[in-house]
Amino acid sequence: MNTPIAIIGSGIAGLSAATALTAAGLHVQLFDKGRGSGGRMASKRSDAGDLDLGAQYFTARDRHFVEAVQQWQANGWLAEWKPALYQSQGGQLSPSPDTQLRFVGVPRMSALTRNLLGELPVTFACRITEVFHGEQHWHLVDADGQSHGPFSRVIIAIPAPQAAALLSAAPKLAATAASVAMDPVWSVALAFAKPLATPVEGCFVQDSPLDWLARNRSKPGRSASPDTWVLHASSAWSRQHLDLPREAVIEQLRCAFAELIGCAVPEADFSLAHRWLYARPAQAHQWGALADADLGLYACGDWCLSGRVEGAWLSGQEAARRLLEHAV
Ligand SMILES: Cc1cc2nc3c(=O)[nH]c(=O)nc-3n(C[C@H](O)[C@H](O)[C@H](O)COP(=O)(O)OP(=O)(O)OC[C@H]3O[C@@H](n4cnc5c(N)ncnc54)[C@H](O)[C@@H]3O)c2cc1C
Ligand SMILES: NC(=O)C1=CC=CN([C@@H]2O[C@H](COP(=O)(O)OP(=O)(O)OC[C@H]3O[C@@H](n4cnc5c(N)ncnc54)[C@H](OP(=O)(O)O)[C@@H]3O)[C@@H](O)[C@H]2O)C1
Repeated sequence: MNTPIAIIGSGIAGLSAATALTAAGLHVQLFDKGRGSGGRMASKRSDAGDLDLGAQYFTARDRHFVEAVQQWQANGWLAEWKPALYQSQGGQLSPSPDTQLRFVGVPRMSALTRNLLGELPVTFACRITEVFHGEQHWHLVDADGQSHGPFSRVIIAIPAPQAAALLSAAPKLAATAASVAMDPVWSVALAFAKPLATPVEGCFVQDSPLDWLARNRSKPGRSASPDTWVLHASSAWSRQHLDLPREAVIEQLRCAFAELIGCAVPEADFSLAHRWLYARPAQAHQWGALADADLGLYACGDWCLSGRVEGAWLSGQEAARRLLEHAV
């Protein structure tokens, strides 16, 4: 077991597997096509400050995840977010407080995955395009044609449609991953130098192109100025407007926001749009993780469970557990 284990994807699922395997004394090598870790929990640095364009917050219901969250909170990587919650239905905005605990990375969402990554070996800006087994070991090939390896085992921790393409060595796993539909989401950030005159800090939206909006400065550790908002379009709207130019997406979602928020919304001083092609699985599954233990090939990610941060972390734990179970 001196030969390292390759983990493709440094989102929360890949990092969950990596930390569990490292804790068990194994060596891992992570690969990510992005410039940093976090995947859909990444935060974007912008002229309006750090923006959480993907995951907005997360909840913890599973006992093991609750324990991990408590530890991360004690480390100062997370804090509870207690927004003034609203809902908008049929154009009617109303307060919608609840008692649910919600967590965010501090000072930005990506703090959690950056801290989990720590000093683990990772190669960024490296899109893996092929995973194959040689005579004895696994090898990876990246988009530049460069080979990486040897590896004793491979864990693929990326969205299902992308995972399917890398799982050809295990056709059953590839077919399972290929059966998972994932929905897109357009995410827009708007920043206003003068704060908007509304008490809303988070809002679940129905009957609109939007399905969620959040006020960045209400999250712990964020800067108060400018007044930055993150708007998420519904998956239905996002699918219908998948190829709309960014400027048009910003304008249409800004208008939807102005219609529901109940106060004057001037032109934004800063705006950006990001398209998440594989934002969330269309439905939840109960697979935990996919494994061909004899081959030494594993797949994990939010799509194996709940389609949320918690599901992704649990799936990474399950992939590591199954690998360790077979390794002993
Ligand atoms: C807009 C949006 C809002 C969300 N809101 C919430 C929320 O409020 N609460 C919640 O719990 N969840 C939310 N989610 C879902 C949550 O973000 C995901 O469930 C979770 O982050 C998925 O983690 P993952 O590790 O499975 O996948 P990812 O985070 O997608 O990580 C996969 C990683 O693999 C890399 N990768 C992909 N292909 C390759 C390749 N070929 N080679 C190398 N690297 C590759 C990617 O760059 C990425 O870093 C949201 C998601 C989105 C998009
Ligand atoms: N946009 C994306 O791509 C997403 C991908 C994956 C998850 N997404 C959203 O993440 C949120 C996390 O879900 P969960 O951890 O279960 O959080 P909850 O806060 O419990 O929300 C679940 C769900 O319940 C409704 N809801 C919860 N609290 C309230 C409230 N106070 N008032 C009104 N409604 C509430 C809400 O569902 P609706 O269908 O009513 O909008 C929440 O979505 C979660 O927001 C996922 O959508 C995004």
